[in-house]
Amino acid sequence: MLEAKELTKQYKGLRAVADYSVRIKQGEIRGLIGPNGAGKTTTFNLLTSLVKSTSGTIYFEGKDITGIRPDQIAEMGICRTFQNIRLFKNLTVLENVLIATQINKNYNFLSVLLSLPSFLKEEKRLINYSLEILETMGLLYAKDIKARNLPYGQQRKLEIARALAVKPKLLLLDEPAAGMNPKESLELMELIRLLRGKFKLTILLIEHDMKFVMNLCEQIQVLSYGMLIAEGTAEEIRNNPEVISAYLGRAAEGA
Ligand SMILES: Nc1ncnc2c1ncn2[C@@H]1O[C@H](COP(=O)(O)OP(=O)(O)OP(=O)(O)O)[C@@H](O)[C@H]1O
Repeated sequence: MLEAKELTKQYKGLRAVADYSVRIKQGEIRGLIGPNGAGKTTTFNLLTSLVKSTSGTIYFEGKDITGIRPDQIAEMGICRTFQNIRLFKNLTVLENVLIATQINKNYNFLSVLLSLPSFLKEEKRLINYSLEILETMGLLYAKDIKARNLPYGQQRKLEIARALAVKPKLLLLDEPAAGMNPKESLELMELIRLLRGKFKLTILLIEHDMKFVMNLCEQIQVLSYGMLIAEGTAEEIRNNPEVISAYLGRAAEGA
């Protein structure tokens, strides 16, 4: 589904990501971990074209998508959430999802202007689809609440709901469990498994919560100082001395 070959991002004197490669199969849940500043978010930014790579190639479903615009990436089926929540805080939960569905809209300007039946029908379809997503995410109860009034953990779930509204094939989640309590993050783990089946998703996620990553991801990659230092199952990663020393080294630096 996704293949990146030797992606590199150079910022003046710093290589934020160096020769990152990955191959992700359809339906897989893949984890990307590493100490603070290892290059995880930059990797997401490269894969979604938010940041232009210095070198390297990205293929999605066999097509070379290197350097295409972020909106084209979304239209092709790659969507993401952000580490710092990006919601329309003054809009309701339903409106937040509804706006995200607009990428899949099936009506033209004239039908909107004249409120033609085709527009009204399409609008109803998108509302129903948004409600279905909210129900799956356990957020239906909050559909009329302003996003800013949702508890933090629920705002994170709303971010995922917005990404789902774009009908992604590949979903990139940047620290989905950040700020969640252990019960919430356990529930989120189950929910992500359910979403993969229900929406036929392939998932790549960044997460600092090791229990979350180890339990959820079939394969895990580890970055340190922009370089891929390990790749394997949770068991292999847990016992990899290079991974342990990368984390301990950063801890000793106070990172
Ligand atoms: N726009 C930029 N200009 C210069 N340096 C940058 C820029 N963006 C990121 N960096 C640097 O690139 C490195 C990787 O940053 P990145 O945010 O990708 O790490 P990360 O693994 O996601 O970290 P964290 O776990 O703290 O979110 C860091 O040293 C960071 O300071």
